[in-house]
Amino acid sequence: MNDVITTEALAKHYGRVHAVDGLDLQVRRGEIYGFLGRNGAGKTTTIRMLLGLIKPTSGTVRVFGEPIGTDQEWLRRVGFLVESATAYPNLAVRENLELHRRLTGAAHSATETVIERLGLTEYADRRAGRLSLGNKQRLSLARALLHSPELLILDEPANALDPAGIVEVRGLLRELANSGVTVFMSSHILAEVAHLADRIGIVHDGRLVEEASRNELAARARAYVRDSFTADEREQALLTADLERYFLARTGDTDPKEL
Ligand SMILES: Nc1ncnc2c1ncn2[C@@H]1O[C@H](COP(=O)(O)OP(=O)(O)OP(=O)(O)O)[C@@H](O)[C@H]1O
Repeated sequence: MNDVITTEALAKHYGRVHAVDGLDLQVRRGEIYGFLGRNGAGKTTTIRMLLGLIKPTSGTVRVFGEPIGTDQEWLRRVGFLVESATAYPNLAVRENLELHRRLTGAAHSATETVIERLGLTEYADRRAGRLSLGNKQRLSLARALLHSPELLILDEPANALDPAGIVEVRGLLRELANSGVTVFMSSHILAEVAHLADRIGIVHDGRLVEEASRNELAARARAYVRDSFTADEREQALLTADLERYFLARTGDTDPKEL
């Protein structure tokens, strides 16, 4: 059993709104799966069902090969970040993490390790409520990672991060995947998953409309753009990417080649 997440005909209906509408997903061990869709496509609703926070209208969810049920043991093996960053605003970064460490029974050293890993060292004693949005997001990611989960379920992990932060988080997720952690991440921005995900599933109106490896999807996209856009339009798109690289080169020490 190599699938870490499997859903079959998964659906969630809110009256007439079919937020998720017959979703078959297989996320393999050790891969980074990019779950890509526009606003309202059904990403968060899917993630809520994967975590057992809401009940499907129909269909099944299996995590680590087992249906998610009343036994919450499997949740210990999962790290998650759902919607916007959350933390106790009046507790310091370190205190927030320490609390989570105790709750999850993670090793003593885990708090300092994630503080360093997420670049939060200089903010460790600052109250979470006073952090910038980007650092709040780092704190949420730190909390998701603290107990060394085997599976990370991340809803829009790059939210609020600046381009340099996105590159850093991307490096971190790649490192984790290389060490065997499975990552399921949602996004509405292709660029965010295009350089990172091993496989990409495109969700629209609660259904999977396309699923492919990154290379396959890139090849399909190139063929589509070549056939459907003028040379000028293609040049405009390249200009945006070049400007982003130039911006990174001028404003920090992130290597624009990592983009
Ligand atoms: N509790 C709810 N009651 C009614 N409709 C809901 C509820 N939750 C989600 N929806 C609807 O289901 C659809 C999918 O929402 P969902 O939040 O899963 O999308 P999303 O892909 O995560 O979008 P976003 O990127 O904007 O967060 C939307 O039309 C949304 O309005």
